Amino acid sequence: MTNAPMIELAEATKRYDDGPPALAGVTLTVAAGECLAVLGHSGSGKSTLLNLIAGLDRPSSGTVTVDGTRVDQLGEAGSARFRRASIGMIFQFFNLLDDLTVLDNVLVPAQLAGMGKGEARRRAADLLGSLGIDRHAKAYPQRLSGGERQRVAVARALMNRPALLLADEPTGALDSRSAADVRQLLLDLNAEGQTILLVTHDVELAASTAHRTIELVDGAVVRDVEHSGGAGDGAARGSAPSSAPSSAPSFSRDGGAANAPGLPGLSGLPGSTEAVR
Ligand SMILES: Nc1ncnc2c1ncn2[C@@H]1O[C@H](COP(=O)(O)OP(=O)(O)OP(=O)(O)O)[C@@H](O)[C@H]1O
Repeated sequence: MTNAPMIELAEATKRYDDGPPALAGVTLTVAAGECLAVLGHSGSGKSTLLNLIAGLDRPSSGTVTVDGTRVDQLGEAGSARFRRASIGMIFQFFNLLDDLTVLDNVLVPAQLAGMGKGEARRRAADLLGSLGIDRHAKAYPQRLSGGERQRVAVARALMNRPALLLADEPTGALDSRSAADVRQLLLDLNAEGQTILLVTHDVELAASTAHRTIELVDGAVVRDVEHSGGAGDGAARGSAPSSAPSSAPSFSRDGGAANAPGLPGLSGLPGSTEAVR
């Protein structure tokens, strides 16, 4: 049985003005359970792609379907609802609310989604526990290290059990140890069935976290490489569940399993099969 795709773009183009398009006719399918990395230099269209998938922006032409919803057809309220229900996002600079405690930050998406208080608190406690940051529940984000803050952001992103986790340079502001920790977290999440789209400049992060990497140049997909990086190598493409795991995920803390190759060029990723488009 084949999984329904989690993300489908068909000839998606985004123009902001009269210049060349920020995204140029991108056709892309991402299976449920897959971890896809999107690489590209600054200005290549990565954020534009992310914004279209999250329904934060609409394509000028083409279609964008995520978890069975045509997000390009949603209005503002519909797209906000869709994000609350189906998308979790983490960012380079965490985007936590500094005047809320860790626990209250994690509870925000549940409150917006109208989850019952008891259920929300149980879910938050589970997530903070599995992410190893429960002792910081009452602290304010500024007291935490970068790696701990990113864990809080991950907990917040997972609160509503999103079908899709979007990670925008999630290790970009972290030292190498915390970055390895967050990379392991993404691997563990993906191993539990979470579909992840990871936007990064970092070839090594892409290689060690994802099963597949696409590269954007001037808004077009110029490479699409499957490789032996991410969790459960290959398993996610055929047999992962079509929605997010329903319980709080369990994470290994030792950061050991990441299969980090040196710093290969994209076509040199281990086990890669490359389709140049
Ligand atoms: N709101 C906007 N209005 C006009 N042009 C935009 C807008 N957003 C992005 N662009 C242009 O679209 C192109 C792609 O930008 P985008 O932000 O998607 O690239 P990126 O790969 O995410 O870059 P970075 O890695 O620096 O974040 C760039 O030429 C950028 O200047």
